[in-house]
Amino acid sequence: MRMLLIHSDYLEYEVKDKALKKPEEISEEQKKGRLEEVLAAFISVEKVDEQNPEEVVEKAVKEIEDVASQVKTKNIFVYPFAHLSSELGSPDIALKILKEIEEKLKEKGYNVKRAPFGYYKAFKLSCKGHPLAELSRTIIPGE
Ligand SMILES: Nc1ncnc2c1ncn2[C@@H]1O[C@H](COS(=O)(=O)NC(=O)[C@@H](N)CO)[C@@H](O)[C@H]1O
Repeated sequence: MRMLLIHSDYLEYEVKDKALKKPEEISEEQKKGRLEEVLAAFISVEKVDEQNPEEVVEKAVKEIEDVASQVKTKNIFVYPFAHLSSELGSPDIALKILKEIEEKLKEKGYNVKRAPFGYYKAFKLSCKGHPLAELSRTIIPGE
């Protein structure tokens, strides 16, 4: 898994078109979303993650919690992003992993939104620009 973590004044998105034949089913309300004072986690799920999805979810949640506590925010945007890797995992497993990351963060008391999976989306982001505002993490099961 590859993660780009951006601490932002806000992140907002708007769903445009389908990027997959069968994208995630979403409600009208989910077609747009915005969070303020947010840690945006742009996530590419990779083929290697399919060896142990549970471990990858656990490690991703830990990394996100670690950065969120350093930048002092409880607002997290889980954003599916297919452009951080050339070894993408299957959409079905990727969606499952992203949903589990969302759920575990919510269980831990974070205010979490997850951008819809399988769509082209317009988005706006306002990176804060401090030294910890742009970070990346690579998660490999078994390592
Ligand atoms: N492995 C993945 N990790 C994260 N998001 C993914 C993954 N696979 C698919 N997606 C989601 O599905 C969307 C399209 O994925 S994609 O790999 O870019 N595929 C396409 O763009 C297709 N139009 C051609 O393959 C992405 O924008 C993202 O929302």
